[in-house]
Amino acid sequence: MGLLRSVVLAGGGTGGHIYPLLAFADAVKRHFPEVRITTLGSPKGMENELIPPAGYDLRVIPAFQLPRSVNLNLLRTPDRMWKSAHAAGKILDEVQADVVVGFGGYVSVPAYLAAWRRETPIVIHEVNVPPGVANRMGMKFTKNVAVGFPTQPQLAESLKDARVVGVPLRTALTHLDRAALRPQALYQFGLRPDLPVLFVSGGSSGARTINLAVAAAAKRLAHSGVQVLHVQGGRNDPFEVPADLPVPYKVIPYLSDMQLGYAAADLMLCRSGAITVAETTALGVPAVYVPYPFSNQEQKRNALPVVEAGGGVLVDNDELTPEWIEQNVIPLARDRQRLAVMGQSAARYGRRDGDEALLEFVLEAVAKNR
Ligand SMILES: CC(=O)N[C@H]1[C@@H](OP(=O)(O)OP(=O)(O)OC[C@H]2O[C@@H](n3ccc(=O)[nH]c3=O)[C@H](O)[C@@H]2O)O[C@H](CO)[C@@H](O)[C@@H]1O
Repeated sequence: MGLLRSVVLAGGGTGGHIYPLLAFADAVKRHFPEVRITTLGSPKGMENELIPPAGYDLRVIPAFQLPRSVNLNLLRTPDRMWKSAHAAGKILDEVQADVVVGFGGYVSVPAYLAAWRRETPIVIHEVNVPPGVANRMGMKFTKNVAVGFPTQPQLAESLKDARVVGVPLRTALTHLDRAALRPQALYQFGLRPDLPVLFVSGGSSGARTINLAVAAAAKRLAHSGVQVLHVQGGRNDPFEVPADLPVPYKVIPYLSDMQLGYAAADLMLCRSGAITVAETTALGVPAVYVPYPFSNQEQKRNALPVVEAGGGVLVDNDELTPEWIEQNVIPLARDRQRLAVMGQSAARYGRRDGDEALLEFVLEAVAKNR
C-alpha cells in the first residue's frame, strides 16, 4: 500500500498499553513489511522491557507527569511537556511519519502534540471507560478514535462516535488452540493433566490482594485437588506459599508466553484490566474477575458485560478472602460442565481480529488525509 511508508506508535507505562501496540506493529509488519515502524516510550515504563526484545525500534522521550484531569491550559503551561513534544517532533520528522497511532499512557501526549503541529494524521486506540487522560487530550486533536469494546461508545460521551475495532492481541494468542497446546503447557509448568488448573494473574504489574488471598488459600486449594499456576506480576513483591502441598502450586514472577498460561488454565482468577478481558474472552477462558477497586471503577466496567453474558464471575477486591475462594472458586474449578458453558459464553463476547480491524481504520485515516 503506497499510502503508508512510516508509522509511529506511541504508548507506554504498563502492559495494558504496550501489548496492543506490539500486536498492532506485528499486523503492520505482516501486511506491509517495507513500512518503517517506530515506537515512542518513556524512560521508566514497561515498554523498555517489552518492546526491544520484540525487535522494534524504541525511542525514549523525556518523561513528564500529567494531571488527573484534561485541561487545555496544559498546552500553555509545563515546559517539560513541550520539551517532550519537541523530542517527539524531531523523531516524527526524522522518520517522516505518515501517521501517529497512540495507545494511551503519558508518552502518547507529546506524540499527539507533535503530530497535530505537523498535521500528521493521529489515530487513538482506547480500551477503557472513562478514557485515559492522555487519550482524552489526544481527542482534542483528532476524530479518529477506535475502541476495544462495543460497550464503550454507549458508556462514554467522548467515545460515542468511536469505531469499535476490538483489541489487537498477540498472534501467539489469536492463533492459539488451547487444547492442542495444553499438554506442552502443563509439562512446562510441572502441572498434572488429571487435575484442574487455576491460573492466577493480577495483570502486567501484579496485584497484591490477589497474590496474598490466593497464596493464603493454597492449602485449601491443594487439598481439594486444584492446582495453581500463579503469575506474581512484573512489579510485585514475592509471597510465601507452603512448601509441602500435595498437588502443584507453581509461582512465576512474570510470564512472557501468556499463551502457555491460557492453554494450561481451566479457570482464571484475575484483575479485569481491559487487555486481560480481551484475551480471556477471545480465547474462551472462564474467569473470576477481581476488578482493581480504584481508578474510577474502570475494571468493573470491563468485566461486567462478560459476566452478564455468562462468561465469568465478579467479586469485589475486599471480598476476595481465602474463605471466599474456598466457597466459590474451588467448586467452580472442579465443575467441568459449568466451566465449559462459561468458556463458550466468554468466547461469544470476545474477538480475535482487533489488529486487522485497527489497521483498516488507520489506513482509512491516512487515506482521508491525502
Ligand atoms: C491497575 C490499573 O490501572 N490497570 C490498568 C492497566 O492494566 P494492566 O497493565 O495490568 O493491563 P491489562 O490487564 O489490560 O493487560 C495485561 C497484559 O499483560 C499481559 N501479561 C500479564 C502478566 C504476565 O505475567 N504476562 C503478561 O504478558 C497480559 O497477557 C495482558 O496482555 O491497563 C489496562 C489497559 O489500559 C487498564 O484496563 C487497567 O485498569
